[in-house]
Amino acid sequence: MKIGLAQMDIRFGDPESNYAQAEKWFQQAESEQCDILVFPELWTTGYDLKRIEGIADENSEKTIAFLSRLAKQYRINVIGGSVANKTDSGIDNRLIVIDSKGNFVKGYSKLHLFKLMDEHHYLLPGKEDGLFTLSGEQMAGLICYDIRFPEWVRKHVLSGAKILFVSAEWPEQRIDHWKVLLRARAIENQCYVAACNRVGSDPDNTFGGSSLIIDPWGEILAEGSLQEELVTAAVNLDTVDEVRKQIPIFDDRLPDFYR
Ligand SMILES: NC(=O)CCC(=O)C(=O)O
Repeated sequence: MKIGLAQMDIRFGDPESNYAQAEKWFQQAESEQCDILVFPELWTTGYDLKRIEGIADENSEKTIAFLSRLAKQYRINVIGGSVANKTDSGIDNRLIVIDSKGNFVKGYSKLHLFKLMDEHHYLLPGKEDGLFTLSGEQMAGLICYDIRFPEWVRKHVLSGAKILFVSAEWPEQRIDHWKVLLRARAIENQCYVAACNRVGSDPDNTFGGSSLIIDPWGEILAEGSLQEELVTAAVNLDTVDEVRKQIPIFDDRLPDFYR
């Protein structure tokens, strides 16, 4: 299974331009024979939270239709990053999963809102987990700040996820945290982590790229630069079972002591 991370720059508050540049990532992913293409967090709007009410996608309908068409055309599964999702109760930050036949598989709204970037003033937290199944394999989607919450990540792995997909807009100034946290999540959960960050700047932040694909032993299989690029690596889910056999942490856990 080959994963491609679309480490893109995002035009601030300009969904039309961002939709217009999306197809080139599908073309590149197809030419590199990727099975799964991942987009970053809020890839249609960026963090234009002051204007989010006007540019959010009503029930993510436009994004789902757009990604379904391209997923089917290019026969590729898509972790459609996240988008600003407008519902009757407000706006949340929603990751969208579409399979290679164009079927909607899962929506996951970011659980932990990041106050340092004002999310709590504009967005609602999610209410459900990020688990889903693609090609018969259990996986999970998480969004950016979520990776700082190992309990939340663990819950997904205990429910069977063998790959964690992360969509992010992670600023350059904390990029060391990004790398350490992602490797730690892979090592402690003995699973793959495929994490797509953006590059470029918005009026408040410069983003750090360094999208990562990490194996269950914590080895970095692919790492992005600070430029736009498709970051790719092949993963083999048998490795998850092999690593868990070598150091059987899931047999050795003592959850009664963790309460
Ligand atoms: N978009 C985000 O959730 C950013 C999280 C972040 O930068 C962090 O340090 O955590």
